[in-house]
Amino acid sequence: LLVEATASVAEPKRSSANLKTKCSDLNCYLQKLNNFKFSIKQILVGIVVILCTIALHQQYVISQKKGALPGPSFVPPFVGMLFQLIFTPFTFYEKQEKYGPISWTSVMNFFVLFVSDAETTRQVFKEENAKLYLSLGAKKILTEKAIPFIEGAAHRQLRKQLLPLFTIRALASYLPIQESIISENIKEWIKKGNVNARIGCRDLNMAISTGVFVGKNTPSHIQEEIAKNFFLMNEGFLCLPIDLPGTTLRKAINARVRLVELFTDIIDNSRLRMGKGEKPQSLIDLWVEYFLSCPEDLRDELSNDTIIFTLLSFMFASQDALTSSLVWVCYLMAEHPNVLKKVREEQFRLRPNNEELDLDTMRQANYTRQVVNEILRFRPPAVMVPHMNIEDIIIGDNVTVPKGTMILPSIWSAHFQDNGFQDPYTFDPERFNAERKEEVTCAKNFLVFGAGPHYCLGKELAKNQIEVFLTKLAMSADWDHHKTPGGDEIIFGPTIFPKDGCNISLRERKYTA
Ligand code: HEM
Repeated sequence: LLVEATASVAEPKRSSANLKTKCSDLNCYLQKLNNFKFSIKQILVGIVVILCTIALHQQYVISQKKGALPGPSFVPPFVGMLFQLIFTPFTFYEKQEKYGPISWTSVMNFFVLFVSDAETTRQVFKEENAKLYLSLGAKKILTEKAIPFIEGAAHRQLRKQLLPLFTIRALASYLPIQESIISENIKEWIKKGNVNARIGCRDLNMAISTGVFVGKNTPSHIQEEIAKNFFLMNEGFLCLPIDLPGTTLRKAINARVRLVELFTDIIDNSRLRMGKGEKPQSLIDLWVEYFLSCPEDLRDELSNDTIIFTLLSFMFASQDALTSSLVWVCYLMAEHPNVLKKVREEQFRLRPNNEELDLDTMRQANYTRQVVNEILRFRPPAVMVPHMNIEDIIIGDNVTVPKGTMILPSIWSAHFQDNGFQDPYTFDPERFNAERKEEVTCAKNFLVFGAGPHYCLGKELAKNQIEVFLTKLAMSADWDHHKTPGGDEIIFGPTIFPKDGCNISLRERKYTA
C-alpha cells in the first residue's frame, strides 16, 4: 500500500515539472494542484501512515520519559487516559494508586506523573519549579494578573497585601452576611419543599460571595448581573480553548470584561465611602480602608486592577469548591442522622435561644467543627491540583521529573492512604476529637487546602461558611434525601458532587436539640 501511495505522489511531480515552464500565475498553481489526484484509498492510507507514525513517536517519547517508573502497560494514543480521568476518575485513581506512590500515565499526549502519597504530594505543592496548571481557558479568562498565575516575589508581596482581608476582625465582619444569606435561602428552600442541593447551594454561594466581597448594600440588580456574568465566566474554565465569536470561551471572556466594569464602579464607590471614614461593609471596603490607613510612604500601590483580578480569583477559587462542600453537608448529614443529632445537641446547648452566631461561640462548638473537618477530609472538593514543572525536579525517592511534565498530586489519595487517617473510608468526625486528634497525628495527610506558596487563602472563610450552613440547616430544617438510580456515584466537575446533585425535600423544624 505504501509503495502504491508513494508511486502516485511521484507521478504528478513529473507532470507538474512540465507545467512549471509554461505558467507562473495563480491559475497555474491551482492547475498544478489539480494534477495531484489521489484515490480515496490512497488518501486514507496516507492518513493511517501519518497517524501511526505520530502514535509510534508518542510511545517512543513516553518510553524515554517514564524510564523505570511504574504505570499502565498500554495507553491509547492521542487521548491517552483522558476519558477515564473525566468519566471514571475514581477507578482511574485506584488503578494509578496500585502502581505505587509515583506512577506515570499519559493524558492528551501529555506525559503525566500521578502522585498518590501524602509526603510527595506536599513536596509537589511546595516545589517552586512546579507551577499550578489551570486550564488554558482559565488563563485566557483570568489573565496572568490573577493570583494563581503570579509567582516569586510579586506573589509573596500580593499575599502579604491580602492578609488584612482574612484576620479575625475581617472574618467576624463577614459572618453576619454569611449567616443572614444562608438563613434567607434555607427559608426559601423550605417554602419550595424540594431542592436539588447542587443548584440550590450554587446560587446560595453566589449570593454569599457577592454579599461578602462587594457588600450586601450593593443594589440587587448589580448583584444579579455579577452572578449572571460569573456563571458565564465559570463555564469557560473547562471548555475547549477556542476563542472565536460565539464560543463558550469568548462568552466567558466577555463576561469577565463586564465584571471588570462592574467591579470598577464598586471600588470607586468604596474609595469614596472609606475616604469619608464610613464603616466597612465588605471585603473590598476592608481592603480600601486598610490601604488608606497605611502611612503614605509605606503604602503599596493598590490599583483597581489588583483588587479586581484578586476578586475574580477569589470567586473562581471559592465558588465550585464551596458548592461541593455544602452539597456534601446535605448528603452526609442525611446519611448519618446520629452525627446530625449530636450537632443539634451541641448547638442547642451553646445557643439555647437561637442567638446569632459569632466566632467565639463557633470556636466552642467543637463537635460541629469536627464534622466540618470530616466533611472536608471525606469529600475534598478539589481531588487533585494539576502542576507543571518549569525545570527538571527531583521528587519522592529520587525520581527525576523532566521539565514540562504534568504532575497530578492527588489530595484524594492522601486522604485515603493506608498509613494515614485511621479507617479512612469511614465517615467519622470523632477522629478529630481531643483524644484521637487525627488533625495533628495525620496532619501530613490533610491536604484539602493544598500546601506551599499557593496554599488556600480562603481556608478560614470557607470553613466558617460550611459551619454556618451546617448549623443553620441542622437547626431550622429536617430534610430527606431522595436517591435516584446511580445518583450516588461521585462525579468530577471539576470539584466533586454526587451525580444527581442530591435531591432533598425540606420541612421547617422547631428550634430544639
Ligand atoms: C471548601 C472550600 C475550598 C477549598 C477546598 C479550597 C482549596 C484550595 C486549594 C487546594 C488550593 C491550591 C493550594 C495549593 O496550590 O497549595 C486553593 C488555592 C486558593 N484558594 Fe481555595 N479553597 C476553598 C475555598 C476558597 C475560598 C472561599 C477562597 C476565597 C477567598 C479561596 C481562595 C483561594 C485562592 C486565592 C487560592 C490561590 C492562592 C495563591 O495562588 O496564592 N479558596 N484553594
